[in-house]
Amino acid sequence: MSTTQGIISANNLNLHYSEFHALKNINLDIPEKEITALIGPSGCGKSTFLRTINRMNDLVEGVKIDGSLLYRGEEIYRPDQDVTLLRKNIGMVFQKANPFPMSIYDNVAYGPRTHGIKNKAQLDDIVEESLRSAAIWDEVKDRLKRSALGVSGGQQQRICIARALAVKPDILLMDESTSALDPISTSKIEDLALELKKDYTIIMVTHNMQQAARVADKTAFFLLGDLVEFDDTETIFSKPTDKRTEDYITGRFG
Ligand SMILES: Nc1ncnc2c1ncn2[C@@H]1O[C@H](COP(=O)(O)OP(=O)(O)OP(=O)(O)O)[C@@H](O)[C@H]1O
Repeated sequence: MSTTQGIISANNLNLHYSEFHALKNINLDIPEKEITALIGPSGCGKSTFLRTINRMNDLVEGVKIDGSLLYRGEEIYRPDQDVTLLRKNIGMVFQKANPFPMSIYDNVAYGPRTHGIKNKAQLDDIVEESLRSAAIWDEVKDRLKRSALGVSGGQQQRICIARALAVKPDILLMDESTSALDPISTSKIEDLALELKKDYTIIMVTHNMQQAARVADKTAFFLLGDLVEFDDTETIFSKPTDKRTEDYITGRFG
């Protein structure tokens, strides 16, 4: 495993939901411009970890975090952190596509407008570029003014990816972003993730081990709040070091 500091670096990171210890002394370095998959049985802390990265847990009552979590060497939880800027840099796509009830164009232009871009030509360019990057431009270019809710689930999810890309993030967090999709839409999003890693760092939670094996460069296996093993995906799936990882990937539990 590389010893260089990752774009995201957790050092003795702990998270409690009130008395419940959901993340236990997590140490890992996530490499830049690669895909990292977080796997493990239900309730092991994958989503909790993903959400600590862009401070989505801030709104949950009773959350206590200690230890260190760095984004490009800076503490994500430092008191003067600009959380809006952090979330611009670290975008997120959720399990269920959640386009806003507005046009496809306005969905994608939403973030840039919020960040002060008003110029129509500039917005047009951003919308086109983002939809192209999300591999959905050709399917929607003739209906940009129509509701984003009027397209298929797989298309909605790619619109949500375009919306996340429109503010030019550095990292894209994907929380089971294909679990509600059919195999063809899933495969489109997997291909898209492989394309996007040229420009972005992607961290994805997935229940689908084949998906992790297909797309991820690195895989982290969580169990009961512990990070059991983190390594090259190939190593995790072919010769894991820990017996618990082996049991999980061979389907003996979870
Ligand atoms: N808001 C919350 N308040 C209290 N406990 C929570 C909260 N969110 C999650 N937990 C608990 O923390 C643990 C980890 O949950 P988390 O959602 O991170 O797991 P996960 O590995 O992503 O699971 P799944 O694969 O089912 O989504 C679970 O035991 C869960 O019940």
